Amino acid sequence: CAKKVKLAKDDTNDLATCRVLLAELEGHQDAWPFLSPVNHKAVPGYRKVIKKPMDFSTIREKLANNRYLNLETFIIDVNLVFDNCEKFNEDNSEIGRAGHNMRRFFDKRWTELLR
Ligand SMILES: Cc1nnc(-c2cnn(C)c2N)n1CCCn1ccnc1
Repeated sequence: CAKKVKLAKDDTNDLATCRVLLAELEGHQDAWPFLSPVNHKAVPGYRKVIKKPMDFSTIREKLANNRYLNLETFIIDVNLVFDNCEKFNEDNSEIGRAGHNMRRFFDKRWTELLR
């Protein structure tokens, strides 16, 4: 029978792609709620409700310290930012809308860059 060969994905440019995507997220006009960690001391309930906080500055730190195995683990953290936002904020709120806008922008950009 024919030998099954797994097609390896070319991950050579993944790190550069993550840097481009992160810079575009940080530069988006609706990025303001996500630029730094939520101050859980100032936001009642946040620490209890959101088990895995994440924000763009933490992602930048992890990227700089080579903490992402591959593009997939980077995308998981970006989506965690938006999932946390949806969990803690009404859709029809300033921060809730910013989260939806940012997720839509991210989904569009990484599919453009990778397809
Ligand atoms: C992200 C994120 N998700 N929820 C919040 C938040 C912070 N305070 N309150 C009442 C929320 N629902 N955030 C952080 C938003 C950070 N921020 C707020 C104003 N400027 C930045």
